[in-house]
Amino acid sequence: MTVAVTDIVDTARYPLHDPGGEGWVRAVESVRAELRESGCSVLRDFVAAEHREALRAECASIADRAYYEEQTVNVYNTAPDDSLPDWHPARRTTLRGNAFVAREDIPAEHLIHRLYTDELFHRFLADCLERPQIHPLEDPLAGLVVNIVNPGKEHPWHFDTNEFAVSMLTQQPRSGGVFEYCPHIRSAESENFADVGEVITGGGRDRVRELPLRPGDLQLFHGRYSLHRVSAVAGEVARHSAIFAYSDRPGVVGSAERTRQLFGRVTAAHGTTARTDDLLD
Ligand SMILES: O=C(O)CCC(=O)C(=O)O
Ligand SMILES: [Fe+2]
Repeated sequence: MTVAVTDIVDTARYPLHDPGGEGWVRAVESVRAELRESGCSVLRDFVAAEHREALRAECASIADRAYYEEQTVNVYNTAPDDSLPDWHPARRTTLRGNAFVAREDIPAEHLIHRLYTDELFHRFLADCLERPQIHPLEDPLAGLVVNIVNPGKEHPWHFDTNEFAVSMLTQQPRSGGVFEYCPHIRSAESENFADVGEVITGGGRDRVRELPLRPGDLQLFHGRYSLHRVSAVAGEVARHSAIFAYSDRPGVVGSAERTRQLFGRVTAAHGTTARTDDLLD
């Protein structure tokens, strides 16, 4: 039997079933205030306690479907550019050791998939993010992913391409694997290379916040302006998190090049640029 989304979510705290109601408005106001202050808001225990083990087990059962290929990246995910001066943060590269399970490999009945497509969930998120509407991506791979950080691996410092990120820890490592972020270290007007460079070389710890997360917590985050990472996972248990990607526009699909980097493949939805050869057809 499929469980309704309003049964998965702790609706006593987050009344998804009552858009615009008193509890809804209270929850939304508190998220908005936190996003303004720090670019990050955690909706603690968003998934009701009785569903948290299923949430963990479902994602763990598909973790081996992730695409593993360690890549050398910089914080901006830009191509190497030797013409930049030595001090420039874009010159510093690290190994990105996390791996993503693609949306098409996540069964439709899994809790995270049901949340991802749910209209009340969309409406609630849009309200929290102060947007008229948000839309799931039309991308069969990048729309919803499980981010796997195995023991000994890390998801290094970076900025996101999207202005906002919605994610949920589903499995907690025994130690390490901490989400760390620097609230609004840059803005649309200012890159602030000096501070970014300091943090990615291990300094500037006074700017860094560590975020304790538990499975079932929902996180809203302004990843385009707040530098962030998942520190190296220690112990035997991998860190798993679901990442729900939305856009202000309907119909968004990632570029073929970026898709291939992240998933090792593309689909028909990624268009004709998906070819790997230079033949006419
Ligand atoms: O897994 C997480 O909690 C963070 C993931 C992340 O920063 C990303 O995928 O851009
Ligand atoms: Fe990110």
